[in-house]
Amino acid sequence: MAGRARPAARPSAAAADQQEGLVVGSHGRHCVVESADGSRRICHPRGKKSQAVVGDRVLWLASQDEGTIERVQERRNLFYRQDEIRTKSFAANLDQILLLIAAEPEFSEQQLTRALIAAEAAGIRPLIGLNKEDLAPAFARAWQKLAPYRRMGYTVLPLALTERLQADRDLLMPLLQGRSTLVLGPSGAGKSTLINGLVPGASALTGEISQALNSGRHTTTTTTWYWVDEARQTALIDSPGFQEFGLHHIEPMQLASLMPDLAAQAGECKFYNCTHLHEPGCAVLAHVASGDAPEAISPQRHRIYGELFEELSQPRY
Ligand SMILES: Nc1nc2c(ncn2[C@@H]2O[C@H](COP(=O)(O)OP(=O)(O)OP(=O)(O)O)[C@@H](O)[C@H]2O)c(=O)[nH]1
Ligand SMILES: [Zn+2]
Repeated sequence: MAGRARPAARPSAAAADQQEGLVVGSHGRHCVVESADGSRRICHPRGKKSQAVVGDRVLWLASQDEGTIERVQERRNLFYRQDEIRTKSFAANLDQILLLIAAEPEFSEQQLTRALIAAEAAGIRPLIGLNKEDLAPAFARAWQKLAPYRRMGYTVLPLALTERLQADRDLLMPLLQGRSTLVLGPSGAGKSTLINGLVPGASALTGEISQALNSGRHTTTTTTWYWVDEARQTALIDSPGFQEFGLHHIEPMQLASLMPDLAAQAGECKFYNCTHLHEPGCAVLAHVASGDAPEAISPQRHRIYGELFEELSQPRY
């Protein structure tokens, strides 16, 4: 800001010693924090307030060879899921989410839709990668199943990570460059193949972080941040948890606005508080149709909408 500066308040000794860092790994309440010079150390939260997640910018204070997190800086966004009981954070300050699914094992359209809705709710751009193009008949079926998603504007990338890694990297890198991307997907879709292919030494790094956080015990970290480039501009974040994607932070009446194909029609319904399930004059219901019409809402999408609406309408405890 221009103008006359107010004399800065003298920072307390502790505040002066605080350093900035990025949370690159987390397990339970403990995290690994990376400093600007690339060095990493384990940090513990101070009290309940400073609960940090991967992707958080934090102020931390050294205490012997570990540290305490003094403050979590304001987040640009937070991607999380919520079941009846608890909230589970994936990561903060994301630029986009890459949902990696595959021709085989067959993906669940409901799981995909849940993740897309959560991304829309957090204001984070989702990309879809469909892996295993070499498994031709299964891939063709899966590609067709994704037609409604392409139609509603999502980018769907055909991949074959074990067959043509270099070409897939060339396809992905322009989309990933300079951004932090959370990679999510069901087991077996190729998440490890993707991360190991794009981040040399990723598996060794994961081992190091897990070991540091668990003092050698055999558990993996919940979420890990990887730099793709040496300049540390492009990041992939690996996180489990695609399978149980609770959306309890979303109101049922908000759902349609988070599903682009439904949202495109919802403004035209006769009743402003239309649930798009049974009302007369519902523009969403009027567009439910199989086929490739540009504004068609696929029957499966509408069915999933109905199931989620019902689920989110259950009384909460
Ligand atoms: N045919 C084919 N197989 C692939 C391709 N990409 C990955 N796979 C195989 O699919 C299997 C699962 O790949 P992973 O990378 O381990 O999948 P993941 O998503 O990390 O799975 P989890 O470790 O269970 O979470 C492995 O046997 C891979 O070799 C591909 O493009 N084509
Ligand atoms: Zn309606």
